[in-house]
Amino acid sequence: MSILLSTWSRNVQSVPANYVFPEDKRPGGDITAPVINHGVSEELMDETINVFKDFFNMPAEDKAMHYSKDGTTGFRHYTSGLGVELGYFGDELSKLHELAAHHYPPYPDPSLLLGFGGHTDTNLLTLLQQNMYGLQIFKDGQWLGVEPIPHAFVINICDQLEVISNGKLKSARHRVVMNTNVARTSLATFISPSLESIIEHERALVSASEPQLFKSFRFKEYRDTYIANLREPKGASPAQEAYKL
Ligand SMILES: O=C(O)CCC(=O)C(=O)O
Ligand SMILES: [Fe+2]
Repeated sequence: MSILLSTWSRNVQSVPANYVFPEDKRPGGDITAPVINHGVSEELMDETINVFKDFFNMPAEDKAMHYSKDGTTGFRHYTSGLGVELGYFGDELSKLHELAAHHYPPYPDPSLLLGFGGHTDTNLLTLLQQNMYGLQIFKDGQWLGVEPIPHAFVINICDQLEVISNGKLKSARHRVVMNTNVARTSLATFISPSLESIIEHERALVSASEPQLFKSFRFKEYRDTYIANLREPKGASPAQEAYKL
């Protein structure tokens, strides 16, 4: 059985010093939202976090039993909104399902670092479950907090949906800020096309007045471009920039 979870952080009790950004890259002061008076009872939050902890302590085989066989339900909304047929995003376009669990310990001065720097997701759609404040999205020139709603998923539109919709849906730029006193756990389920899928705009969404915005590409190629740009990101979504017409 392959190792499904990263183990490097098992013995890490606090944020390593080298996570603090150099001065010119720091997110700055006013980024933490209050984590009190948010209406979620402590009991419920404790129960929720314990479910996550129990889940990740389970053997991989047992965890696999909880995965849904149909990860495409969320696409119903987008197919009707875009005027494409139900099932358009089925099969190859949503074949790959990956789960990432993130744990963000508290940090005394959240203005010095970020839990996760600003980025867009390379996949098609992300389903995010968060137990605590920390997620922010970039909208109209500013970072806005996304307050957690218990048992709700935050659905992020990602790069491939922007390409397929020919820019009608925008890939959500987001980041994670740290909290002063509380740790945060989040679960992100990434729904992606199969690596060999050819990604291109839906033809009905391109016209003389709405020209094609992106070249077509193989999804694997896109991922490779993304990985190659990780160290020196240029632009808001470096991989997407590479395929702009
Ligand atoms: O922890 C979060 O809320 C977001 C994580 C994230 O953006 C990602 O895994 O791509
Ligand atoms: Fe993300």
